[in-house]
Amino acid sequence: METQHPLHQEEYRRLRETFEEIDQQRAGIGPVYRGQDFTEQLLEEKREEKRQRLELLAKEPYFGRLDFREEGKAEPLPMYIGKRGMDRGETDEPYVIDWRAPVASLFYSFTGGDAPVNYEAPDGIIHGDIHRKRNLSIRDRKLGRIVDSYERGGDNIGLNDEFLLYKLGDKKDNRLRDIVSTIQAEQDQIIRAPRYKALIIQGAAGSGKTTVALHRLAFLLYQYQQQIRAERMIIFAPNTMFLDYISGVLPELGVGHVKQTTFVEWALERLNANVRLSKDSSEGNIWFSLDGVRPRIDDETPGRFKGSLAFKKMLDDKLQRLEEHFIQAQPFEAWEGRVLSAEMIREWFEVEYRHYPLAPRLDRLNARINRWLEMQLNTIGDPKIRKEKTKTGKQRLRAYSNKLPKADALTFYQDVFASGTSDEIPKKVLEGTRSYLKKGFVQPEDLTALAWIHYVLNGAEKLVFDHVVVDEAQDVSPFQIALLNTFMNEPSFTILGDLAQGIHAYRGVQRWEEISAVFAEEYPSYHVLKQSYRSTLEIIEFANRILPHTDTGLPPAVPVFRSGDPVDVVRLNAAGDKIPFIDTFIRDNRDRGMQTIAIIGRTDEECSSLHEAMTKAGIEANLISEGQTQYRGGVTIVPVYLAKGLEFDAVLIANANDSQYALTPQDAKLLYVGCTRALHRLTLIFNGEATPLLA
Ligand SMILES: Nc1ncnc2c1ncn2[C@@H]1O[C@H](COP(=O)(O)OP(=O)(O)OP(=O)(O)O)[C@@H](O)[C@H]1O
Repeated sequence: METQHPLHQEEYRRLRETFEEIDQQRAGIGPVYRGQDFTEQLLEEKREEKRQRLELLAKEPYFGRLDFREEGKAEPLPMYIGKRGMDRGETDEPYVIDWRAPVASLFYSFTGGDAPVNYEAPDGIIHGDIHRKRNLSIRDRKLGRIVDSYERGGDNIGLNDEFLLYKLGDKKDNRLRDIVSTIQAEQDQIIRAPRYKALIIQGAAGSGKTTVALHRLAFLLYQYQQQIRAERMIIFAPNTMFLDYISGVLPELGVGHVKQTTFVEWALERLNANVRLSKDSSEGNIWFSLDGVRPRIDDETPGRFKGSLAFKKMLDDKLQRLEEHFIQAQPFEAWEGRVLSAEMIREWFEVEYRHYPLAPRLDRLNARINRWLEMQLNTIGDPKIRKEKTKTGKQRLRAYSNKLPKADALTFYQDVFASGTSDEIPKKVLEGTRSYLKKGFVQPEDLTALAWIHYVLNGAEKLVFDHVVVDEAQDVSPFQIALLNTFMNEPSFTILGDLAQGIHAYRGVQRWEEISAVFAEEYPSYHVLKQSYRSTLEIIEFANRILPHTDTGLPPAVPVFRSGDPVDVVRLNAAGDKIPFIDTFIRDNRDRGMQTIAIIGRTDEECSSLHEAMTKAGIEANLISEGQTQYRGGVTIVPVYLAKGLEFDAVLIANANDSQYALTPQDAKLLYVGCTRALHRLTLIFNGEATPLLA
């Protein structure tokens, strides 16, 4: 038995001691201070931080142990690594090491072998060798599994993955989890990359992109404690339901206050919601419906054109011209004979306020003319006349101000399209956009340009990011990234995505170079994550067969050797067999311990009718539709385009026939997304002909 092994007894002892230490330190913090004394309040903040840290430690003090012998020392010393660090109360010796500390990098970068290792400490490189790497799982104050993945001089073959496989075999609930105990070397490199970089990560489905990005934030906050603030970090994700799904990870890592948003939400905030989004902008209807012709995607597709740096350049030229000829200054006559000259007005606007962006410049000009008017009025001694002139002067000033041009993003944008020619803007983009702009609406694809124009006209209103994460970045445009980059003193980005999942190619990128082109040469750093952790070997190999049809030229994902059930592709004899099949599928998977089960349909309509039929048959499930803000777990019915980013223990692709998934790159990406959502079990059903993508 494990408990009898002397080394394991040592672990029991150490854990007991650790809890004693934690309990002692917690008891020593003292009661919460609620008084008014400022110094005490500051001290209380520190105490509260310690309370929270110890609380986290008390749940799971550590997960790893690394025995490291520093060069020049006789013996290796064990280091215990946890989600948060802790010193021993009496001696101030490090007792549990924070996983983000430089020395802890050894735990992640070490992949076996007896060769010397080193890590970068604040005072320089430290050399040494590793004698043991051990994973420990602790739950409810009890020691569970102990796995040694390396022992110096031992037979280490095949040990490396055991703890990882054990973790990956877990069933999932409705939240993404932290992976501190099993971060892999290639992921660790990204997490610990220097701050001022634009990291661009192409990662296979399930390679841990989202997870890695969140861990990177925790690392940056630790490493650059004095320079980076959580409130000035921001995560952009595709939709609010996805944000809900990932919302558990940062608190688990002890990180709060990082802003998490969608680009649309953020852009509308920038514009003070001064624009109205068109109601029929539903992507499900336009791009993922099977009705009518599926629009072809090229550089003249509205979203692609409006997200391009060429469009930005065009706007910049126009904005510059706007500034040059913004006002044709007219004299302002407050009343008969009392005139503020055009030269004076021009001088104020073009010379004195030159350094302000247009909108505040205009405000200042208006305020200055107003002050001038007040001064003129003050020279009038007779109160009756002054009253009369005040009335005339104010009226005329209002009229004068109204005639000044407006420095407003929407007005400018409307004008770009109203006066634009097909030499500048592709004809179909021009016409389509004009028609809805005239009705006073905009589409999501217009928001980047609008937010950019708003920024040029108004300035940055103190918005500064310390770090920006863009998840699912294949769906994001270069213009969006350029806009975000404006709010940083120096680029500090983690941009992650998978071109093979680029189902929003009508507004996203087709090559990562489109994004790196935004940055000066020294910033972009391109990484590839090929290994996929989410799914079993069988599922990954199955999905890899679809990959070539996506036309992305991406290499197949590399599975971790975690074998499960074969993927089933089942032809149904009659359409009426579907609901009974789904019923059995759900029961069977539940019996086998699967917690999250997804029935993935191709379109919104298909999912709605499935939901209806299932409800009639007494099968309970949550239907996911566009705009949903929460992901509940359990049994879910979801259109494939909304399943991106999520994962489920078992997945059923509800209709894998040739009309739903045709032999096109766009449909291949959809089916690839669908299949790669499954962790443990994947089944596809169809009536009639199976999709040629599986051939
Ligand atoms: N090193 C790791 N140890 C344990 N689990 C991991 C590791 N890396 C990733 N995972 C797990 O793999 C799954 C996929 O991770 P994640 O969702 O972050 O991947 P992704 O690359 O963003 O996927 P997709 O592109 O499909 O959205 C998650 O369940 C995550 O916990």
